[in-house]
Amino acid sequence: MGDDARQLVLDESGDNVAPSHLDSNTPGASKDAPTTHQALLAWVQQVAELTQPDRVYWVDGSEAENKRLTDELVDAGTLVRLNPEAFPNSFAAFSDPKDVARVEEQTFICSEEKHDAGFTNNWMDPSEMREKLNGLFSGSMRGRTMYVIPFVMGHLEAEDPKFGVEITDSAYVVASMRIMARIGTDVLRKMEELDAFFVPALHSVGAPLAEGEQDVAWPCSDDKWIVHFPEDRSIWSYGSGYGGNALLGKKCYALRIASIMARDEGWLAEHMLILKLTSPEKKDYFVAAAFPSACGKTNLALLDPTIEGWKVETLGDDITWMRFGHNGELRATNPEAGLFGVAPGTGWSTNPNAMRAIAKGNSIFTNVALTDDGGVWWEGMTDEAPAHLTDWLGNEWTPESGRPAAHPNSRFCTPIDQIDMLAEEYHSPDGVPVSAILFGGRRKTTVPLVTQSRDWTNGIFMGSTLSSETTAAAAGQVGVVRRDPMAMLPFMGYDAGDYLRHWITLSGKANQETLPKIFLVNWFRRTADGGFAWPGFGDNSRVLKWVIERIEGTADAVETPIGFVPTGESLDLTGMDMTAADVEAAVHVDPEEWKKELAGIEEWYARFGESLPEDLVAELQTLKERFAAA
Ligand SMILES: Nc1nc2c(ncn2[C@@H]2O[C@H](COP(=O)(O)OP(=O)(O)OP(=O)(O)O)[C@@H](O)[C@H]2O)c(=O)[nH]1
Ligand SMILES: O=C([O-])CC(=O)C(=O)O
Ligand SMILES: [Mn+2]
Repeated sequence: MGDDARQLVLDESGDNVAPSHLDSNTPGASKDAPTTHQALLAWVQQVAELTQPDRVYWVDGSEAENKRLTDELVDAGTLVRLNPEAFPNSFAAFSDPKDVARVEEQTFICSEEKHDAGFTNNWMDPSEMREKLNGLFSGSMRGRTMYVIPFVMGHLEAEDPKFGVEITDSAYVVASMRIMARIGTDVLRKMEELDAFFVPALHSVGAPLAEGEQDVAWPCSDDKWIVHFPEDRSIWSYGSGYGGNALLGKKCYALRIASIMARDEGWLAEHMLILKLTSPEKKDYFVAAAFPSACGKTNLALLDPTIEGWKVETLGDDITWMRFGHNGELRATNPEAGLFGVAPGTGWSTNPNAMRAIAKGNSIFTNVALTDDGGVWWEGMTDEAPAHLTDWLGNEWTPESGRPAAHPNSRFCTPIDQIDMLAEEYHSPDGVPVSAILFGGRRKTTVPLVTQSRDWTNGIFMGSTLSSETTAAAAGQVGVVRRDPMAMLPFMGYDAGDYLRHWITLSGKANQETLPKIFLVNWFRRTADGGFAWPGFGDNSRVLKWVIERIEGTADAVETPIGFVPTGESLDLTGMDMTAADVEAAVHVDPEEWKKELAGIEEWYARFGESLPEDLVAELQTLKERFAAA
């Protein structure tokens, strides 16, 4: 089938026209659709019949299409076009105030057997859930356009490309997916060529329009459901337009569904950044790091080192797929094509690389504040706030207002290739060999700045007991300490104990010589006076340097019951006003604090029941013995 087939659903002016089945009520959308992929045709047909959209539109991913869609979104009031001189081809969106983050309480893994979802996931019987969703989606796209977005997570040239098709009734989702993933005609052609399996990912904002009813700028529903069916690897998302709930290639596919594929196929889908570090000796190292949402992945991935001679480049800032290569080394790729970054705290002084990428334009900002000259602003972008803004709720704002101008979970969505420091290896489908894995959380106390695990299994133990204070990235209370294994708590698509066992068995088959070294980090520890014990951001390059020197066997460390921490002198403090004593405080392992921590870990492990791997039970036992002996 030629490329012009697409024209069958467009009239001459490029506007959408209804496919025939919507006129005639007889199944026939397939005859006009621009694909020969039979399973896709059947699914699109089925969804159109269920959701009853006014028209069906196949997304080609072109510039012209994007221009048309963003123009329409501006006319509809969903997007505000920003000042093109400062922010070319960029837009701001403002969500419904009740639709600003992922909704973990409403996120479900509906496996056939409840125990396959595990204790960390919400579960409902799949047939019950299907019935519920069929009810919700029935007619849910009335009055709207149904967009069909073919996409691939990872490289189209990968050995086994991971395809998906998102059907959505939100053009904002189409414009955002175009930034976050590889989408459109090329993907569709490849799917046809391979007659490939694809993850059917169905999304509706859940706000059908009655005849003549005026739309709102951000349609959504109070009733939100983010549902995954592991056995048929499908996704149904209802009621929300927010990133992690609606851009289904991201958390729903590239983590939850992909973690299930990875379990079955022998690889790992992780909530990690990947960076490339080049030493003054011009040796390259690749580091992956898992931190919970809003805990510093994007910032570390785009780090500007404050030490001479070390260079950092980026491969990814949120999701990493890893598999053991032919030589047994762990190789990592980033399946995404864009950044969906937390805006607040991203500024010229903390993250100039992100700021430069954003300044190139082609970005969508959500729930940030608007400046009077058509730009955007958020807390932390500049040291001084502008004298006047329009806040994310559309209200007048001045520095005296006493409330944030941007929502704490406001986001920028920017193409990854706009990052000047993007590593060339980003483009390689084979990925990069990982030398170190960092697990990190946001903890005011207890957890040292950096700790090296004793060995791989001890590192998995660190990952499995990772904890962090909750953030605004998910709806709910902020600042509560919760366990977040490998930063995957909200993203494991199956039983948490099985997930940890998968890490252990998979690596057991790998080349033990080249297994990455595992470290635990905490940029968020506080001192007695309430300030940060470590300045973080660019200075985290000093911790990375120590990590590399530990791998090379050249940096000193002190052994503690939990692992190895830097000596006061072993962290490079050149040019800082920190002392060795400050470092010692930042890495201190306090027995009293750890007594509480051990109790917390025991409580956490108890929740796994039978499914906790034996090796980790043994790790906890050894840790308790080490503290008892200390
Ligand atoms: N104190 C301190 N804050 C940091 C550091 N790195 C990041 N932050 C802050 O943490 C918040 C979130 O950082 P991000 O890098 O966007 O976090 P993320 O893990 O990519 O978040 P998600 O996109 O939700 O997965 C921002 O407000 C940052 O300013 C650090 O080293 N020290
Ligand atoms: O998924 C989202 O909405 C944003 C994100 O990166 C996270 O929460 O980890
Ligand atoms: Mn994230």
